[in-house]
Amino acid sequence: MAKQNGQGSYRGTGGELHQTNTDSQAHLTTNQGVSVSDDQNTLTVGPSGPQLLEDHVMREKITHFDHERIPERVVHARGYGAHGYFEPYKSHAKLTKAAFLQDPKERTPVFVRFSTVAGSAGSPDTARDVRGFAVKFYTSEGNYDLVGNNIPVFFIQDAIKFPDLIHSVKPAPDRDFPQAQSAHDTFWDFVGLTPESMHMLMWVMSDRAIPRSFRMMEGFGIHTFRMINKQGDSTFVKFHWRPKLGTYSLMWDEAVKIAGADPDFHRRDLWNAIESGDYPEWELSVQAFTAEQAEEFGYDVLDPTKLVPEEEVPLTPLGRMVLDRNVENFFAETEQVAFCPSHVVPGIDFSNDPLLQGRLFSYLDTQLSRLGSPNFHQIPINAPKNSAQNFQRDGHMQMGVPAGRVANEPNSLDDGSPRENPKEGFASYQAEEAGSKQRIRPESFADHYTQARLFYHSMTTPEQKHIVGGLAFELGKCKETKVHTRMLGHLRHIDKDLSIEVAEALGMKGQADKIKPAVEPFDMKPSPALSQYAKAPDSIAGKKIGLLTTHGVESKLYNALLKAAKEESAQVEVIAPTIGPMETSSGKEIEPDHFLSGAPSALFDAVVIAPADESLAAMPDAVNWLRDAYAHLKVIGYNGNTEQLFRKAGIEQGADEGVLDVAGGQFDALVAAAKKHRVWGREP
Ligand code: HEM
Repeated sequence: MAKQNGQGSYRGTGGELHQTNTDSQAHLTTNQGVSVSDDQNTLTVGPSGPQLLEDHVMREKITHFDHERIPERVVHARGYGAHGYFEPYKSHAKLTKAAFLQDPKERTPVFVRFSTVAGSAGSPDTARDVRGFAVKFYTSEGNYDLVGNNIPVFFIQDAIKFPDLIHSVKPAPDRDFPQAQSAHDTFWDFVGLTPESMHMLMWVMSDRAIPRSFRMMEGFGIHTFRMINKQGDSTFVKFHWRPKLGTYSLMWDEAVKIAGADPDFHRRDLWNAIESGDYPEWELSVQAFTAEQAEEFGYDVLDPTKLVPEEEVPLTPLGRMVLDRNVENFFAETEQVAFCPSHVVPGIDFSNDPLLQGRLFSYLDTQLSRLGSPNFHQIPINAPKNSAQNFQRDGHMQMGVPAGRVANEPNSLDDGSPRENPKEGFASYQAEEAGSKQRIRPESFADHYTQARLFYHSMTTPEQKHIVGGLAFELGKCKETKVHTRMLGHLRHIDKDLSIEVAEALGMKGQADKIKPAVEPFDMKPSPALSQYAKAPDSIAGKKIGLLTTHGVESKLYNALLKAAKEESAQVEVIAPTIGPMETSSGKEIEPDHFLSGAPSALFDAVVIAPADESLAAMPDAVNWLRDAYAHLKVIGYNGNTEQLFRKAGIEQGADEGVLDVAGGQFDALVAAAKKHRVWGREP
């Protein structure tokens, strides 16, 4: 007989724990609402006998579990979402009649999902990849989805090539590796044979593809869209999201190490920031221009492999988005959310960009299979807040109970049924179109190198070096010589020195293929706005300082660091050799956030090493911690008990402007140095 083991729980005859309900707790029930008496044991004939098929409680539970998974997204499978709101700065009626852009007092709820493209749902956050930046605005006129990326251009010009692009970057179908990586032959073979991808490749090989945080990432709508105002005037627009914290990236070696130490680095960062009330914020802007202006640009604004430099068309800020609420259930919200570029509201319309046009088809189609029913718009995260009203009926998992006899229109039997609204309903912009039916790419799309060159030449020196490093790493993982030499040939048209440096890194100098460009590239004026470091804000807000210390850490230094970080809206995390509670020199108990071997210095933006004694010098993990921080160009603060540790790491105290004595709690210089993000001069 079961024995009572305190209120609300007892041990069963096999020693298993039963948690039973108290007066204030709900009953555990089956899905039919029937109270369950025992959730630990299946119904059997005697304690050791066979199980009985009649056990509906066990069968229902296992059956539901067996069907818990749905297909992951065919791309962008790994992602993380949050709720928030958007508010315009003022009315943008001149540009658009979209209701959510009219009234600065009106907040529109949003749901955002950030993602990587290539990896499966369980892949590490810090893979080198494009990041998805998808925003669903629940406007008073229905849902508007801005489904963009953190890079303003794309690999291909026509959606018919998307399956090929994705097949080439996903694990090879015969061996199913590599996971979450473009560093393999099929990808580089495909892009080498698809020169329109050269501009995007420059971005993907740059630091943009290894962001520091979702909170520190730009977003772009990529395609040229239209905004339509009340008078029916159309303006072309390109959408930009700009993070308030500035745009920052990891270094490649950090990204690799973080993938092991914390594969959830980006989702944890977003979740923690929102939980602690440090709400991330982005400004939404557009570059607005007329069709006549676009004629003068020298590139085609309908080509998604081209951007419009901000120096040519500056940003018009529209409003701000704040993410202030984490999801309550990852599956119900983040996994089931369905973004779709064709979800537009009156005042926003499409252009003829052939990639966009193909996307308008693909998303609803894929979601029918991913979410399993045409009724997925009824799932709470997808449902418009202004409610959908039409005569679509039935289908798998119909959740509503549409009442009434009439499910058709026109009808004269139900005066209360929904009707068309010619005045305010969505009406497509009446663009004049003419021509014969053909499968043909516009000649204006044929310049594949000019903007790749623009991007490379707009980078700072460290950014250029990282592009060389990215290309060398990725091509170094390829086995096929023809893949190497072809890519070196393309790089020559972007920048000769770039091609030579990558060739040298591969040991293939002079082996670039001779490739004849479809159109000779030319030099555009460099665009400093494309460089994330050239425009980085002077701030450490939202960043993390790692304090590596030991039991007995000097309390004055510890408190001064907390104060300095707080004043700058940065955060301190404590790393110690063990995870148990420890004390400062004044006896205050602190609980380390991490233990040393579980938290490499790559997880932090700047570091302070301030132990109570020299004991860290005897720990290889501590030596690596410091070496890595130095190699990753971090600002490093230290106190007096670190001489042996620095000697072992082969780093001189005060070696450069980023290795600073903070003994006694002097953090002004460290904060000032950390605002430069990294000690770029240290990079070999
Ligand atoms: C400018 C180019 C593109 C951008 C910016 C883009 C962006 C995105 C983003 C952000 C997502 C993830 C949405 C989420 O978080 O749930 C996504 C998913 C997806 N994209 Fe794209 N994409 C582009 C091109 C394409 C093209 C050309 C196609 C196909 C023709 C395509 C098909 C898909 C599909 C099938 C999904 C999965 C949707 C789902 O299962 O919910 N994308 N895309």
